[in-house]
Amino acid sequence: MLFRNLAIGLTAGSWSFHRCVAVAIEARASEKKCQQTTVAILGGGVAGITAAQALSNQSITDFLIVEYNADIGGRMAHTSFGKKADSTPYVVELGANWVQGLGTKGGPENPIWTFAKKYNISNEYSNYSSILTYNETGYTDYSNLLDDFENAYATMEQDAGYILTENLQDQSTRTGLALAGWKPKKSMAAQAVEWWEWDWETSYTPEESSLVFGITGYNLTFYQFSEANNFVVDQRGFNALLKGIASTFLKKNDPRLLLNKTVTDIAYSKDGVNITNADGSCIEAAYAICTFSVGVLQNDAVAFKPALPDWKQTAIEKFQMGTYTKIFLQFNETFWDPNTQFFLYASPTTRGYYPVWQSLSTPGFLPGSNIIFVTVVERESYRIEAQSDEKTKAEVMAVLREMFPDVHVPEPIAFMYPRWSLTPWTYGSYSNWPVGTSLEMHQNLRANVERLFFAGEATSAEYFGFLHGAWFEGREAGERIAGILGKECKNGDGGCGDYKSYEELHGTSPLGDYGVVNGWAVSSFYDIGF
Ligand SMILES: Cc1cc2nc3c(=O)[nH]c(=O)nc-3n(C[C@H](O)[C@H](O)[C@H](O)COP(=O)(O)OP(=O)(O)OC[C@H]3O[C@@H](n4cnc5c(N)ncnc54)[C@H](O)[C@@H]3O)c2cc1C
Repeated sequence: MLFRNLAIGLTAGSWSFHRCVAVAIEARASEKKCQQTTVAILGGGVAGITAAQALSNQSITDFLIVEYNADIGGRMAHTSFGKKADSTPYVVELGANWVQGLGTKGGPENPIWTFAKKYNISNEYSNYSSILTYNETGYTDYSNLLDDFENAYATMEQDAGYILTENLQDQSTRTGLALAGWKPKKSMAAQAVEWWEWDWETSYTPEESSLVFGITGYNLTFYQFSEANNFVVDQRGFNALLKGIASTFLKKNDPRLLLNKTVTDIAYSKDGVNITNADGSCIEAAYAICTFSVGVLQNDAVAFKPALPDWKQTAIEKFQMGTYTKIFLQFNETFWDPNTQFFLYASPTTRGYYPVWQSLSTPGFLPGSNIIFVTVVERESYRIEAQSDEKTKAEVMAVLREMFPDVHVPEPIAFMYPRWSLTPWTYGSYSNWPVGTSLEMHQNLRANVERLFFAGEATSAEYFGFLHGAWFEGREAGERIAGILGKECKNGDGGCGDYKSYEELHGTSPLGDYGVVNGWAVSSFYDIGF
């Protein structure tokens, strides 16, 4: 039947038939034709946007940014939550919330702070001294333990500096704390204090975290810039900052920004990088910068062809991807002290069980919002991210009723939390440096493989986990490629072109390694006796 119709068609007008065939063949060919570009930037988070900006600054305008989501920002992500008196929702940050370590007059400044000021991002100083302590019986003052921890921490800082300087074996933070005299053991109050001082920032326990790089990471952000953490409450969302940066080189609906596109395969060689997307489209690039999180890389969400070399894959598997989950509640009243920012809860049985509560209904934040949120990390995150909202809500409400036994704690009018560990474009929140892992091994996480470059918060040796880490690393990858493409090398002593990598790893990295070549641009020795 089909043959008969075709035959009729042929006799009825053979010119139009031939034209149809030609058009069909052409369409198939163009379907297979890949978009060509000089630099493919994989991911439109902070690192991707700053990489593109670095290229633009050097007049390299032939790039494509490929982004999974419908907007730029990546882990700088917000959502609508609850409602105001006029019934419109609030905007709360699901991901990055603080500018951490701002800067001092005349001293170095955190670039995220520079741009927060430039783009008028509303924020408020987080006063970590504004904290009340609780356990299962209600308010119980164990704030003296905060000082005990901080005294031990000061000793531990010096020990870490000694280990680094003398090229000794790294230890766990647990070992460092114990040697400095901090042993919380079965005291749940001490465990809660420790969680607030350590896990809340790193998303991992002291047992799992590197002593040396936990301390250097803290020094480089909070001693180099400043100890202040400013909490963003901008109702445009924190990513208004990134949109501001992007607006300096991307125009509205810029065809170089490919949104809602999921990369599935990356084929790299010494001649270029071919990228295949879930929708069947493809890109042929002279160079590519992959800014996907360690979580994405560890979960094999993208296939590399050929498989990444052992030194690279080992580094990817070695670094930790923490999960940090904020659980938001809105009530019809603020039944907690509206002038206190933080409320620390020590569970009688489980370390890290709904420990840190933060009021947004406080002057400077979202006053009158009746919103409070509680944060959990790591194993508790995995546990609650795998269960229903209803179950989590019941657990959270039971804790609140323990903390405030003398007041009527009503049911929340809004309740919500993200599930970072299950989110396919990040698989977790941010990276952490595991015990006993050298700077050289970290450098392997940064290093390019042929023409495929890597950048993101995790590739920052100095500022891993932070927005500014992603900012510096994106910029460096862009500058290195600009240098290869014949532009002036703006990466200073770090140089342009290939990153250094280490096929053979040693237990520690000598002091001489701590330089720009391995992503260590400034000294990490601050305020300690060296
Ligand atoms: C809950 C939470 C709290 C945080 N709090 C803070 C904080 O207070 N202060 C701070 O400084 N930092 C904080 N961070 C860390 C900070 O958000 C990150 O360091 C930073 O945003 C990472 O930027 P990036 O560009 O390296 O990665 P990303 O933001 O992850 O960007 C990578 C991009 O790649 C895209 N992508 C992934 N897979 C694919 C694919 N297959 N195809 C196409 N695109 C893909 C993603 O959608 C994403 O946009 C927090 C993070 C989280 C999650």
